[in-house]
Amino acid sequence: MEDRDGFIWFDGKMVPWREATVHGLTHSLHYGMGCFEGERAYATPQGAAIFRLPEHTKRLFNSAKILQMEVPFSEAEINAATKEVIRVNQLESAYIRPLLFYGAEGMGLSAKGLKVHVLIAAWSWGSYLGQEALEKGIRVKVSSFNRHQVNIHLCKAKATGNYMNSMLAQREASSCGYDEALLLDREGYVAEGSGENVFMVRDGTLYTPTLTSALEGITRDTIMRFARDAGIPIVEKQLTRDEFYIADEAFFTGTAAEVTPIREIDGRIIGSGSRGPITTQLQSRYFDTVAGRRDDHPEWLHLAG
Ligand SMILES: Cc1[nH+]cc(COP(=O)(O)O)c(CN[C@@H](CCC(=O)O)C(=O)O)c1O
Repeated sequence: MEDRDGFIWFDGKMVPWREATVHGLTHSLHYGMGCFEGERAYATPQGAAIFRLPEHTKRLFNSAKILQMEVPFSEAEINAATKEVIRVNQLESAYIRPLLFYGAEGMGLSAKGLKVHVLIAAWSWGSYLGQEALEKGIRVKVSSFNRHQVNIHLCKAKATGNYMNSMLAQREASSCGYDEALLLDREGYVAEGSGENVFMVRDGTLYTPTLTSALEGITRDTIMRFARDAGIPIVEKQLTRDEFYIADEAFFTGTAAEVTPIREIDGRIIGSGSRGPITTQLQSRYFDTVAGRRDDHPEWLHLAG
């Protein structure tokens, strides 16, 4: 990732990509406290548009508040900088990574005297789990790792340190021949994927776990609005792994994952073993919206140019 042309917005300045570096004693490297966002810009007929940018920036600031990290810029400045990163790098579509982290101003567990640094990078990134996955679906393993207990890691913060749990789960699933992990909460109910929220469909009703230890996904919110618009009943409740096993359909949602069907969980084929009709309907609506092929949510598309 480090050796490429382009620019990264770093602490208020546009910096050549290869020069966007930090010292080895950068506090967040050692202790894992920082927060970030994952956003996407899509090519639309009017140009590159960042999907629900203000909502992502709001969540970044909420994460910082939860972690008591003082952001040295306003939400408006971060939104403007994000658009500038897309323009300066001449990206038609992109994955965008804003990051807040503590610098090398000190060591030890106290944040006293530490400075919050901000960077925003963007690059072309195709479908997170592969193009085929969007059509055919993926194989998922229920992880041996639980999702965080809500007073161990603060789950409404998209905190960097929370993702060690995600990495361990994803790596275990992959080493067992699966594409992604599904994590249960401390009580054993389904929480979310390593980097996604999760849905299932049964008898025409859309189900998703109550958030508790899951991240408040923006894609989750988008899909639930689409389902409401389409008159699909939605139930948010505690869901067990075997409710997913006998579901008619299941899928992940996330900025990186977009809407990825799940065709198998722990060796159980989900429904027909391929992308189901409601998943297809919601996925198509999602891709039509982000690409500007529909005009029912113009407030969600933020042109970079
Ligand atoms: C744990 C988790 N849960 C749910 C979501 C979905 O949230 P939203 O993107 O607002 O719909 C994400 C986003 N995961 C980001 C990071 C992925 C990565 O590999 O890094 C993403 O999708 O960008 C999560 O990381």
